[in-house]
Amino acid sequence: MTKMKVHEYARSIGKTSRDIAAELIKSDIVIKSHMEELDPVSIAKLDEKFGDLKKPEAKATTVKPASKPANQRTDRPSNTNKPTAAQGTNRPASNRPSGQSTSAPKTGSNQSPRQGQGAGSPRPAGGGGRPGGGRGGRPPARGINQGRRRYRPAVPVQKVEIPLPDKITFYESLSVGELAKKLGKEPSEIIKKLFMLGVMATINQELDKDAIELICAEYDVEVEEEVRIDVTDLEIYFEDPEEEEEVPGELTERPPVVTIMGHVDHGKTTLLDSIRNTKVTQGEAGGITQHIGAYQITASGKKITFLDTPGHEAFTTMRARGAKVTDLTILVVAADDGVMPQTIEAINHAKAAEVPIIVAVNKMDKPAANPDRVMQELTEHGLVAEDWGGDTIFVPISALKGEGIDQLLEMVLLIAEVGEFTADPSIRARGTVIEAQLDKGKGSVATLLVQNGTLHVGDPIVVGNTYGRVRAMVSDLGRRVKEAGPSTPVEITGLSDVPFAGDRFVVFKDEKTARQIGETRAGEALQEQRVEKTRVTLDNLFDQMKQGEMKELNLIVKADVQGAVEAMASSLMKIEVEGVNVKIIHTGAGAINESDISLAAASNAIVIGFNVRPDTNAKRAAEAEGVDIRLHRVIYKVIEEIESAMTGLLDPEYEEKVIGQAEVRETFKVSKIGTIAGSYVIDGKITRDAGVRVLRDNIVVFEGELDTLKRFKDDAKEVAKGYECGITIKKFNDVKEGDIIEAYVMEEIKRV
Ligand SMILES: Nc1nc2c(ncn2[C@@H]2O[C@H](COP(=O)(O)OP(=O)(O)OP(=O)(O)O)[C@@H](O)[C@H]2O)c(=O)[nH]1
Repeated sequence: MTKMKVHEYARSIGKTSRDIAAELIKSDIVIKSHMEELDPVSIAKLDEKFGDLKKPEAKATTVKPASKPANQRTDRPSNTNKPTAAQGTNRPASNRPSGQSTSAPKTGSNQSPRQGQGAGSPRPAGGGGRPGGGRGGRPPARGINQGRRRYRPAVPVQKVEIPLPDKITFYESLSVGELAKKLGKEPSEIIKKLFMLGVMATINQELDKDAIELICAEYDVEVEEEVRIDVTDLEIYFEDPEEEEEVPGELTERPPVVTIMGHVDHGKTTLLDSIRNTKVTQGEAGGITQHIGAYQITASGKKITFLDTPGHEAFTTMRARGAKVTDLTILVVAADDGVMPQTIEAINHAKAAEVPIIVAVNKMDKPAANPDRVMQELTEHGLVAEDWGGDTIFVPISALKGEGIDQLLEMVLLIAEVGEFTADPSIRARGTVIEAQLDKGKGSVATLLVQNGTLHVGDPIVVGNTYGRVRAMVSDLGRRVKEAGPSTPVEITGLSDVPFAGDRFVVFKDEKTARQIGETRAGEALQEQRVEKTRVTLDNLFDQMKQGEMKELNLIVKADVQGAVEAMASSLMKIEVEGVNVKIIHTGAGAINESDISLAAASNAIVIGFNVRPDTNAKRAAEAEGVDIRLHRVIYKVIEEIESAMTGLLDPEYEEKVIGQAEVRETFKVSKIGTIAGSYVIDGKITRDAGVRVLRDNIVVFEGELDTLKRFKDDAKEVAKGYECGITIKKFNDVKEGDIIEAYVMEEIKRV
């Protein structure tokens, strides 16, 4: 007969060891443990009782290695001293390569190799512990656990070390988890490092640049913040021509772009026409000149482009849009009239745009011409002639007679040479809108000045907030052209909408890109229209200064007489507020005109009028552009206002005003509400939104807010003198009979 242990017998009949023990005790056979080997007598006794329950397969289990006591296995070292079979088989299995484990007996022990295959998971599969545990109660369960522990070092968890990157990149920020991933580290490690650096972080917490850099420095990994470029910002294509994924070619000389400015009637138009008629027709015989806002001439074999948009307006409109188009300015001053207000305006416009000036002293044919006077007067505005030791070129001309034009153009070319104006004709075109309008027949018509690259018919183009394909191009001579190189003005059709003068244009590689960018820009422009422009006004000056948006306060000063202008300008210059400079960009005697406003808009300036008013056009322009105009009649008021705006005193100021007093005659304590002061209004009135002060023997014992104000049982907005009321005070219940409740409001002080 096969020897069997108590628990083995029990299992073979589907009973517990305890059942077996109970049965044996009936025959006075005492067993000490379920591990005890049953003797044949005991087995016979048990068979008598349970023999029917013995199933053939149950018996068969006795020959299975799994249920066979380990010490009977011939191919294994003796494990008799081991508490369980499971434990016994565990050890050899663990020493085998996992591949061989398939031949291992199917017992609880064969779970072990499988655990081992789960590399990286130090915990065994849950099933590994269960068979033994369920079968034999505590001891086997413990045995399996022990086996597991012993097993673990045999198949070490393979922790793959990911090599640190040399460099990581990020955009704006990274979460702890994302940073860990980029570094190939566990998030917990990053969290620990952050903690050591004094930052408490969770895995999803966003880290700013500093934190990312700190952590990466710990690992000696380089960090680079990605700069994402807004492709819809046309300006970027001007800063870096390669932005459009283009291979740049060679930079070649391009014609200078010139603007003519000056006082009314000093001869701007005559000069422009004179240059054009003499020079254009010479080179381009048969060309019918047409005004497209700009034209090109040839002088001494070199081209010069002139913008003939009238006056200073075009100049400032473009500047206001951030477009720098002009390379140099010809300042026309009539020799018989001298420096006039618009001459000074023109100088200031050019200075603000940092564009060099050539002075054309015009009307030299007139008997009253006095060029020395012009030179003298201009010296006062910082333009000193070369003859007088300065560096400003003065050219005497007669626009009407065409005299001195050649010399003038020579000087333009000279400055161009010094300025080294270059461009790359091989790249896609980009430039600025000079003029644009809607034509009944042609649709949107725009004069573009190509500033870099070459524009071709058929090019997909974004112009300001509109886009399209260049359908047709016409030169300043009215001729159809197929292409236009740097500094060339050209009129185009084919845009979906009419752009504005000063808008930028850029040609893109395909129509799809142009459309996408154009549509995005149009959408954004619409959005922007809704958001008011933030120009400098005295009211927001301090805020802007605080935000570091301004370092300079630009002012335009206009007064009734020149003396007042000077007095005011010098007083304003003396204002000293830390971190801000007062910069007077233009002064003049006379009414505030549209030109003042456009200069203010372009330079983000405030216009100060002393004893003068803006004319109708200026008023309209100021409203449209959001330019702040300050009008005064007393100088010190002007100074005071600017000074206080700069130091932030224009923030609204408040003043306390006592509106009434009530005497507490009785108090009632009401639970949940607190103390109600039954009061009598002895002066003024008490209002519900008032601030209150509780006075006891004229000493303030509390200051705060009124909570409820009641007339009998009803809420009251205010209670006037001579009436009784119930008052509760927020966060104050210690009100006593005889106290005086004083009500006050804060009133904004009106500035005068
Ligand atoms: N004698 C003489 N007259 C000139 C000369 N240049 C211009 N004029 C005259 O001066 C007047 C004004 O000339 P414009 O060219 O219209 O002056 P402008 O500066 O363009 O004037 P606005 O367009 O009103 O700003 C005209 O009658 C011209 O004929 C010149 O060199 N000599």
